[in-house]
Amino acid sequence: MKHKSQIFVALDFPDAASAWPLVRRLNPDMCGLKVGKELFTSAGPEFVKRLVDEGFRVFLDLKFHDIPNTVAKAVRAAAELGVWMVNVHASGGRRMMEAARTALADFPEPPLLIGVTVLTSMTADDLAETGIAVEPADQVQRLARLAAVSGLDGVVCSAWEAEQLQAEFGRDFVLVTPGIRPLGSEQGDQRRIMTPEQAQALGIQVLVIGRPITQANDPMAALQAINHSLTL
Ligand SMILES: O=c1ccn([C@@H]2O[C@H](COP(=O)(O)O)[C@@H](O)[C@H]2O)c(=O)[nH]1
Repeated sequence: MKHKSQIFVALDFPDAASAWPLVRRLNPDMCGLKVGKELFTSAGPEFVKRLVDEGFRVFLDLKFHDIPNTVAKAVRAAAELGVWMVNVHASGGRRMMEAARTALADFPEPPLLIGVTVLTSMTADDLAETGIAVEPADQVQRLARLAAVSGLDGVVCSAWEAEQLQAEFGRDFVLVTPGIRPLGSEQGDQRRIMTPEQAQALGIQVLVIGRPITQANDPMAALQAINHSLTL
């Protein structure tokens, strides 16, 4: 990918007014921006459009998971906002993902369509409680296969699964990895984590980082330090 930073800052803020002070200090070369459920629910599509208009690559992280018709229409609505990437839960199944793919067919520059595999907050025990008694890596692989045959551009996974996915799907299959934690930052609710430098060394295309930047005493300095560490 030709963009300057692989970092996508997760704008997990309660509303637009809380997010803007940081956004105003950023520029599109420093990072992409991820809008998730909290901010989208309060700030809505207008906020997303504003970020797009300011030239940011926007990852709309709403993890759609519904019947095929509903997901297809939601994905189209996301594409109409001009976002760079949108995602659906791969566990929604092949017909759901194919419907999402088809829904983007007539966009000249569709957003990347990405399937969420196993959330980076989950362990084998968490999976087992949902009735899936396998290691996260195995479930990630299974869902990534389904995403690939459904025509998706890549998956959300943890950096720990990157090597096995690259070996099977090649480097054009986009890997998006949250659970990125610079050394010394708090793990919080994340479980399958890796540092930005280790993730970059694996050739992962998109590194999603939220709290280690947004909750830092100086978010700009935190982002700059990570970007700098990735250019060394
Ligand atoms: O498996 C997943 C999928 C999405 N996320 C999202 O990424 C960010 C991570 O934020 P941090 O503060 O760096 O933990 C957050 O918006 C999640 O909703 C994820 O963490 N894991």
